[in-house]
Amino acid sequence: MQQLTVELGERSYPIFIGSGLLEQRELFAPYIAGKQVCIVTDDTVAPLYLDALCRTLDGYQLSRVVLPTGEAYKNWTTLQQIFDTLLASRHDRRTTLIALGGGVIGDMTGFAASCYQRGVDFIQVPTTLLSQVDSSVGGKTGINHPAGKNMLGAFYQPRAVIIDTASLRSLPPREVSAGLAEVIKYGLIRDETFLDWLEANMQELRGLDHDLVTQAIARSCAIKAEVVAADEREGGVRAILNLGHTFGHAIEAQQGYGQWLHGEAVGAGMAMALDMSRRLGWIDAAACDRGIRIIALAGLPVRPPETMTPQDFVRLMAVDKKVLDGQLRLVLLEAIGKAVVTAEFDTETLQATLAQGHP
Ligand SMILES: NC(=O)c1ccc[n+]([C@@H]2O[C@H](COP(=O)([O-])OP(=O)(O)OC[C@H]3O[C@@H](n4cnc5c(N)ncnc54)[C@H](O)[C@@H]3O)[C@@H](O)[C@H]2O)c1
Ligand SMILES: O=C(O)C(=O)C[C@@H](O)[C@H](O)[C@H](O)COP(=O)(O)O
Ligand SMILES: [Zn+2]
Repeated sequence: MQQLTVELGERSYPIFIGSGLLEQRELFAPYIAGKQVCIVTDDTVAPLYLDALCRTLDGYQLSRVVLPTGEAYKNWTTLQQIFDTLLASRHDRRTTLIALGGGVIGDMTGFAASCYQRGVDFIQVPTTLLSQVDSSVGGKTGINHPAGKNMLGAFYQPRAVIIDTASLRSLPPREVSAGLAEVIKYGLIRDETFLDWLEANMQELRGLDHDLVTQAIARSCAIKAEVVAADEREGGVRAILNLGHTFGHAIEAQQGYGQWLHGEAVGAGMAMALDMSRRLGWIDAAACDRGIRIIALAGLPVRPPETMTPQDFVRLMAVDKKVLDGQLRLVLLEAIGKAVVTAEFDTETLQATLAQGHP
């Protein structure tokens, strides 16, 4: 087992990474303050791992919330089901929520924990590659609004992140590729050597080679932990974790949440960020083409949907959380491995990038 720490003073917490951790009661116990635990999961993950986790936590007063699966349910109505169960089962302020599932479950459970009785503890048990490398770490929680992704939420850190790599065995290939989008993101924004390694091992990673995937998770979590520790609430550098997301979130909202997976939209969005960085002369054509090739190698789209117009992008990107005083800011690349958050681009260049996918 490997252990990392997200260094946030009194809110610091561990990330445990290893196979079979779902069964290790001693990893959970120190982070559960009271007797009451509420496990939140979805109806795809429940038949796979809920019983195992309940056995691990035998002896606690357990409630279970099984939500409908998917991005389309990351909303107020579904969130309400968590509060309904907590109240019906008389959960008090010493309750611990456990998010067992992918990023949708993690984001919603964290948000519920931030609100319930003004805040209770929660633990992340991520079961998709995407949630193991990204969403379970860093404390961004929330839900979608029809007008924009993750528009309602809170920064609220978990007490611990317990990553059982064995849970990836049941993950469909499309979800593996979606997770690899965020892994590639870390290489593009922070670590060219890691990107080289990803390129060399992409087929094995897509095949879920256990040792290589564990290495990819550990390096991804280390980069994320470092960035979050430097800027927990995204006043500055944390925004680099949003590479490709301004374009990607617009794609998710325009297509209808769940049509394009988050990782797929981020894949196409990162290709657009690479394209725009090249058009601005910040990276050369070879670097741009290489970045796009690696995204494609992971089985991800590298172009926006043909049905999406530049006007659709402009409308949806206007609500991006990085917009300040009406000014759009984007994460672009100065070099492979070096991202910047910038408003220093001209409208013509942006339009040229937005028009790429539109025949
Ligand atoms: N908070 C953050 O920092 C952050 C970071 C990245 C993404 N996100 C959010 O995370 C979400 C995407 O997360 P995701 O890709 O995990 O999607 P997801 O939670 O929808 O899970 C993807 C699919 O995999 C299934 N699944 C989960 N674990 C499984 C397993 N072990 N075996 C088989 N099937 C399994 C789920 O039921 C679902 O159908 C988006 O809402 C995105 O906005 C948040
Ligand atoms: O942790 C972060 O910070 C990120 O930006 C990680 C992203 O991968 C993630 O998709 C996040 O939810 C996007 O945040 P948002 O603030 O743009 O909604
Ligand atoms: Zn993301």
